[in-house]
Amino acid sequence: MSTKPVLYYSPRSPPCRAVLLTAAAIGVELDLRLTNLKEKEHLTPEFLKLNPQHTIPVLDDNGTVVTDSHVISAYLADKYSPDETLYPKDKLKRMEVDARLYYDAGHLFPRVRLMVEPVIYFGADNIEQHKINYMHLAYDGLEKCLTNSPYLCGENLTIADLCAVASVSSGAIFAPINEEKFPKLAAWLKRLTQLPYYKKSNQEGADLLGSLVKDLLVANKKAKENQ
Ligand SMILES: N[C@@H](CCC(=O)N[C@@H](CS)C(=O)NCC(=O)O)C(=O)O
Repeated sequence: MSTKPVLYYSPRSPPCRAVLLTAAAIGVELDLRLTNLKEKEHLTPEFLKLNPQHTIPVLDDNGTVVTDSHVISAYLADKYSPDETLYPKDKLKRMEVDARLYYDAGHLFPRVRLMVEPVIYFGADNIEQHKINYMHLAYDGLEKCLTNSPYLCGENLTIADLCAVASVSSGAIFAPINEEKFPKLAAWLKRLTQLPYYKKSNQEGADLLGSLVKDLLVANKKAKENQ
C-alpha cells in the first residue's frame, strides 16, 4: 500500500520551505520528519544512505528517494500536480523554469547561507556589509527577470517562484529589499505572500530563522567579549 511521501526537513531551512510551498500549491500531503542539523541528524549512517550529500530536504516517496529542493519540487509537480502550469511540460517553457531554479540554487540560496551559516555554525557576531551587497546583486537578477510579468516565468506561478521566494524572503530579513531599487521584486514578494498557504509553509519558518540568527548574533558577540 502506498503511503504519504516522507519529507526530511527543518522549517528554518529555505530549501525545505520551498518544498513545503510546492507541496501546498499542489495539494499533496507530506509525512514531515524533523531533521535537526545542530544535532547532526543529517550525518547519521541511516541519513547518509538516503543522501550522501547530507543536505535537507530529502523526499522518500515509497522508496523513490529524491534529493535537492529544486529536483524534489519538479518531481512532486510532475507526479502529483493536477495542472501543468506549475512545472510546464513544454520543453521551452520548462527550460525557462529550470534556468530560474538554477538561479536559486547557484545564486540566491548560496548568498542567504553566506549571511546566516557563519552565525549559526561558527560563532560569527556580525553579517558583513559585503555579504549584504552580494545578496542585493542576486535580487537584481530577479528584478530583471520580472519585466512586466507577475511571476518569474510569465503569467503563471511556477515552482521557480516557490523556490526563489523561500530564499528571497529569508535573505530579506538580513538584506532588506529596497522598493525603489527593486520595485518589481518587492511587488512579486508581496504577491507571493498572498498565497493562502504562504504563511504556514514559508513565513513561520522564515521567522524562526530570523529570530535564531538575531539571537545568535547577540550571544556570539557576548561570548567574544567574555573571551
Ligand atoms: N541545493 C540544496 C541545498 C540544501 C542545503 O544546503 N540544505 C542545508 C540546510 S538549509 C543543509 O542541509 N545543510 C547541511 C549540510 O550542508 O551538511 C537544495 O536545494 O536542497
